[in-house]
Amino acid sequence: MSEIVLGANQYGKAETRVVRIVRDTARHEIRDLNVSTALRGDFAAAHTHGDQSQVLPTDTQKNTAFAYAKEVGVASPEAYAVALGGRLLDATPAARQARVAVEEYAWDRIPVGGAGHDHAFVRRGGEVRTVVVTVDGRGDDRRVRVVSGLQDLVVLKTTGSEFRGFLKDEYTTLPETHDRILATSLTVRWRHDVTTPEQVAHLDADASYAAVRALLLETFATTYSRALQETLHAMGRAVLEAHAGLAEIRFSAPNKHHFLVDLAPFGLENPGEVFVAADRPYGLIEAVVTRSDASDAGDTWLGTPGFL
Ligand SMILES: O=c1[nH]c(=O)c2[nH]c(=O)[nH]c2[nH]1
Repeated sequence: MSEIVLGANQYGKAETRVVRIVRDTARHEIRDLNVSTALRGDFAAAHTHGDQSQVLPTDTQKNTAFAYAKEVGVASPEAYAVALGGRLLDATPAARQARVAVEEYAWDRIPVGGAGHDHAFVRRGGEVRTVVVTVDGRGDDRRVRVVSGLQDLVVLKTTGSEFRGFLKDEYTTLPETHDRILATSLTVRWRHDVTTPEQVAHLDADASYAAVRALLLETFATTYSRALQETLHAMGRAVLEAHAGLAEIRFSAPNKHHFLVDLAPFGLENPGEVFVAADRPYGLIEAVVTRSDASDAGDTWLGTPGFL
């Protein structure tokens, strides 16, 4: 008679979003990791008898990932992963092997005045340039409207951001913060002040796009933020002040929360160095910045999701 037997198994914590900031000097460094750990070995009793005595909880594995980001640091994802895997194996007698997989998201310093900013970063890759036009009328009555934009431009600053003084009620638990990570994935669209195909033909759209993008980044980097709302307004204002040919600009910006990890239970201080990057829920901040005498937008925004 055949028997039913336990086959291959492993267990661990997947996709712990560890963000490590080095802030010993004014020029901060960031390592942004997605860490998955797994233990392999003799965990048969856990499966067949519900015996947890040899099981190092996945919650502990996650805590170790954060604690090691502080204690060992992240000189490289390789060095960090080897240290973490070694620790998990040592802490678990029944384990024969630890597997640690790390994905790293690359951040570049935002260029400001020819140099990279000390604490403001833009995530490499993934960003998309967008264009929406509407065309109305026939023959000499032809009218066009042009909206340029970008989406998924992910930016982050490791200091120079606070959120405090907000309205509180009996459901408010958020602590006030004088120094937090501010991060968002920007979707931005701006409408050119053009109405005819001839005007569009004279537009250097590529140069305009590059200049607006650079100004958005530079303003994000150099403006102290009391809220994402204020930062969006500052970016919109800077763009409209510098580009007379633009009528309005619209933002949709998820607040990509980074929460300070409590390392006190492990006897470690965490002065703004180790964060967990949360993906949901997120604040969603949206705003239109326009000229008071902007040309009529007509139906231009109709059918563009995510915009007011
Ligand atoms: O920049 C922010 N704006 C908010 O409206 C808000 N609300 C919140 O909980 N955190 C933040 N951060």
